Amino acid sequence: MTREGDVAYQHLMQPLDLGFTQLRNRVVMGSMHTGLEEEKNGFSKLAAFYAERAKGGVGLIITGGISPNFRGNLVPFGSQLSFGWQVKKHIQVTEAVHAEGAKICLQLLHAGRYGYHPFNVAPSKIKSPITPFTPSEMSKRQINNTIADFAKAAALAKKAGYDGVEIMGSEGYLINQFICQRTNQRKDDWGGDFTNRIRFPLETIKAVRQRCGEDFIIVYRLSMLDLVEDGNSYDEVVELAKAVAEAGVTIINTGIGWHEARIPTITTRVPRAAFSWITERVRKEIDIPVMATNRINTPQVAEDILAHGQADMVCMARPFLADADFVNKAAANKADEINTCIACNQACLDHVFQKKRASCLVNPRACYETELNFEPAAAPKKLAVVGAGPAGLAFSVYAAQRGHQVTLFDKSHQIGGQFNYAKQIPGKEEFYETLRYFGRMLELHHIELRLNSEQSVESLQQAGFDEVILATGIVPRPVDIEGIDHPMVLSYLDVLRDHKAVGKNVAIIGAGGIGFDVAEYLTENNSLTLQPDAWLKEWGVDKAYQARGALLPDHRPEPAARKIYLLQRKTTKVGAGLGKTSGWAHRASLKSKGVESIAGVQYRKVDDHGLWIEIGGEERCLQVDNVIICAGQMPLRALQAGLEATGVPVHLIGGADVAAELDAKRAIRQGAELAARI
Ligand SMILES: Cc1cc2nc3c(=O)[nH]c(=O)nc-3n(C[C@H](O)[C@H](O)[C@H](O)COP(=O)(O)O)c2cc1C
Ligand code: SF4
Repeated sequence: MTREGDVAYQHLMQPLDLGFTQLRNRVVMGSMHTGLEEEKNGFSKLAAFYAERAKGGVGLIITGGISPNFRGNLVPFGSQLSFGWQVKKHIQVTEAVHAEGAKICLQLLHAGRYGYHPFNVAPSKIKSPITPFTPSEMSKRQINNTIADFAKAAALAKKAGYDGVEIMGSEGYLINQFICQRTNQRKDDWGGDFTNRIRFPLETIKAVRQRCGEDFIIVYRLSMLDLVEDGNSYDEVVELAKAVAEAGVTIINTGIGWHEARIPTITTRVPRAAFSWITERVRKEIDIPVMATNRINTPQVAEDILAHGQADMVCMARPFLADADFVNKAAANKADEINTCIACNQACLDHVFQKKRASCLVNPRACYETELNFEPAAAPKKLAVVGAGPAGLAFSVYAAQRGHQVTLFDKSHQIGGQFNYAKQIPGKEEFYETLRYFGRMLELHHIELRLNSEQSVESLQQAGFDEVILATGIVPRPVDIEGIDHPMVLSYLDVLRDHKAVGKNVAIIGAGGIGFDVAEYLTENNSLTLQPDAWLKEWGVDKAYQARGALLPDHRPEPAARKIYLLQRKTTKVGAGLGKTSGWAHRASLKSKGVESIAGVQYRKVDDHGLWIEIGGEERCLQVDNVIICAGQMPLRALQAGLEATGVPVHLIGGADVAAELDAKRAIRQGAELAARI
């Protein structure tokens, strides 16, 4: 712990001398492709995005992946650096970052067989399980040209003012595809034994070094855990690390898991710093600086990694979407003011996968730095906010930041609304951080918080507010099934809020986000979030690293003590509406615990035998002790009509506006956007 009078997070804040250049601290903003790279005039927005992070104190920024040639694009016509005329837009970024005292490296990423287009190429003609396009096998000429393209792109990056490049060698992209037998079955000099398979990354590094000279940072992102069958062995990882250092790399960054791996590596369920042990092991084998990555989201977690000698630098990606000022706040010993990344992926990776601009659930300004701003209000107003859930909290903080006088009411004894239920779900404990952050912001912006305070039209009218913001949230939607009043029937609030006893056999009606959360809650007796080793074991990661790819052979997860049926009316795949980048992990987690998901269910009745359902015309009784209703919500707008009748302007935000599903991302953004214009 940092004590008063100490230099806050002294390991983290220590400069790093690379010989030809110095980094002002050990904090690196990890690579994130935001989608701005492909937008019209996106680079000026990108410059503002990176400049804010540089101003916020980060030592080194690594840009999102940019392809060195056309075939290496992740998506058709993705962002590429191959020609002199493309340099100009990058100069905006490097100048903006340098003006704020940080260094910046451009990431060079060739997608190989992950390219989501018919022009993709790979060492061998083997389709990836996550793309529909079979790659064509690279000819020797194509291989040599691709190496030259990497070198040319690096030279253009140098010309644009970048301090270096990161060569993306992990996560299953082209370079990784050369290194592993799984994807490289060539019989020529570029395949076969390990020496041949690592020829491509080594030649690429040497070409970049030769073209860009000695005073240029080359980071190599090295896959330390492939987490796929036929991935590298530990000895091969070490051999590769030594070889890339020898070939001219300045810093090694950690890469964890191919994208096709079936083990989550960045979702909220992954414990903090769950993979720093492998960085520590590899670091002992080499002499150049090494960065730890993945799920490092607070200054203390980062500091501990450095203090325990697990890495020389800490690379955090999403935490810089959540808070641009992460480093300055840590340095000023104000970690409690940091807006913490909760690893939900909902507004960042999920957006990128939907070809939308990345942002952040807890910080809707991320990637909207030039568009969403909270300028001082021309005429400050006296505002009432009713409901201290995510929408009400976000509105209050941003409106107060603009100078409005805000009173925030909630009838409960605590802030947070539905977040208070979410934070109890195993793996969603990070929601505590969001509530800690908002709580601190309420204090900092002198927002009058009135808890245990039920408001009426009259009370609000008498207080003389200029405008009222209703963020009153939702109530669970009742369902119309015979026997719904049976004592075995509970709502999700009975379970998550009131902690009512639940039996050994359970049917959950509704398989949306809440149905999944309740299932997770009921399959766990305690949370694994803070126990990385238990989590690694649960998912079959071999920490001893005796097997290739670090996968435990014949891994069988333990089923849960409860029998749970997760049911939905719709005939689509259960959980189809969950986030693109984390839904599969939720489904896999529940399946491994024996949860039975059933789609296309007609609910008939509840009686002493259990829940009667019909599937495909066949009637069946699920003999359960409890039926838990997670079948959606209805908006709570009781005050709206009465207030409007008084003539006071009323705004609905969050669940009170649209309650189709509990959607914190939408709620927070809506609160922020209203605050920016009110
Ligand atoms: C929106 C988004 C885009 C990303 N794009 C890249 C990328 O272009 N190249 C890359 O190496 N990693 C990329 N990543 C992965 C991050 O660099 C990082 O490994 C991952 O987010 C885990 O670290 P974190 O927990 O600190 O976020 C991306 C992550 C996000 C959230
Ligand atoms: S959207 Fe979620 S995961 Fe992504 S940066 Fe924000 S809090 Fe982190």
